[in-house]
Amino acid sequence: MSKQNALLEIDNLHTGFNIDGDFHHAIKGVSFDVKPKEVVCVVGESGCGKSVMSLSIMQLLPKHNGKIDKGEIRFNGQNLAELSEKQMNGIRGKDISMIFQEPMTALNPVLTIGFQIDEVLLNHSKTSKEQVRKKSIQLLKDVGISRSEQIVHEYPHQLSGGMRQRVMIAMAIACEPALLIADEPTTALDVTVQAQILELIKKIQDDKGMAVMLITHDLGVVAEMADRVVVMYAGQVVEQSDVDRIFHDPKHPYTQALLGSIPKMDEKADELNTIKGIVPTLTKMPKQGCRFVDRCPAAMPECKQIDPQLAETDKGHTVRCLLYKESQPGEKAEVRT
Ligand SMILES: Nc1ncnc2c1ncn2[C@@H]1O[C@H](COP(=O)(O)OP(=O)(O)OP(=O)(O)O)[C@@H](O)[C@H]1O
Repeated sequence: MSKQNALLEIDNLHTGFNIDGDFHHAIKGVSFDVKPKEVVCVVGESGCGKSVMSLSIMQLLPKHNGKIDKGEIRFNGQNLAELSEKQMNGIRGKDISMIFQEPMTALNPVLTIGFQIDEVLLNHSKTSKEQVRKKSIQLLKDVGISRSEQIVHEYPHQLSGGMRQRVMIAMAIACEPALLIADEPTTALDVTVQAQILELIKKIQDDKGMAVMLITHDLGVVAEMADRVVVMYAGQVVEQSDVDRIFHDPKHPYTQALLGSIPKMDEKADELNTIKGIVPTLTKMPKQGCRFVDRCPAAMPECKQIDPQLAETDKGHTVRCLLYKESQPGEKAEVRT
């Protein structure tokens, strides 16, 4: 059933891959939503399932071994998993757009920048080629590319990484989508360009009233951009709240550890805190109990046996950890003593 006000609703999503004849879940029971005009940051270390989730939303999982086997992804109330490829093509780029970490892999190296932006516009409208080219040039100007009349005739390799990411953003916003999914959009860029690209995404989000789902492992980016934060660990949501509470009152030991690993100004390089261990791979995922148990400083014996469920510790703040007693719907979770 569709919730009021949600643009995107991910409901009990299970996505997995066939690996050596067995099916392993990379996403196991993920639920959260994105409201119109909201910036939701999905955060977690490498291997937590952030990209698999965005590929699930876009219905772009590798066909040979990946599939959604349970749950729903509703966009404006419509379950995307039930749509045909043709229907999904009508939504991708028009209603939901995506920008990737490395624009070079998303841009076609043998086609000019102008041709590639024109294509997006032509796919979703019946305007003339001349009008489309005018719009492409304007879009490049909107994303801060001043020589846009020349750039339309150039190829991706002739541009810097930052410029290529601006081109990707121009393509993504060409049809004014209601939702932009940005998967680590600044990771491949140097720090100054990162800041400019984030500022640009924020400005466009404000100007166009677009919702953004921003995937990142960088909590600095989260602090800068997010209204709400979804913390993922090993294919599950472990904590979800508004950005202030995530930074000032983190509940889950994993969120606390992520925050603790942000370098501080007065810290020496050899004192940097890192989270010991790594995210388990799909074939090594614990069969029961908490998936963070082996790395958790607060682990208790029962954490290996009991699967923690999401508990609401405060309105709109949910945590998946046995430290917080499960609550009944509408009741606040208690901290276990
Ligand atoms: N095509 C695939 N076949 C098998 N396993 C896969 C495939 N794609 C992803 N996985 C596995 O799914 C898990 C989640 O991967 P995912 O790429 O979503 O992580 P992530 O959080 O986005 O990490 P990163 O920030 O490094 O991209 C990982 O264990 C990964 O190895």
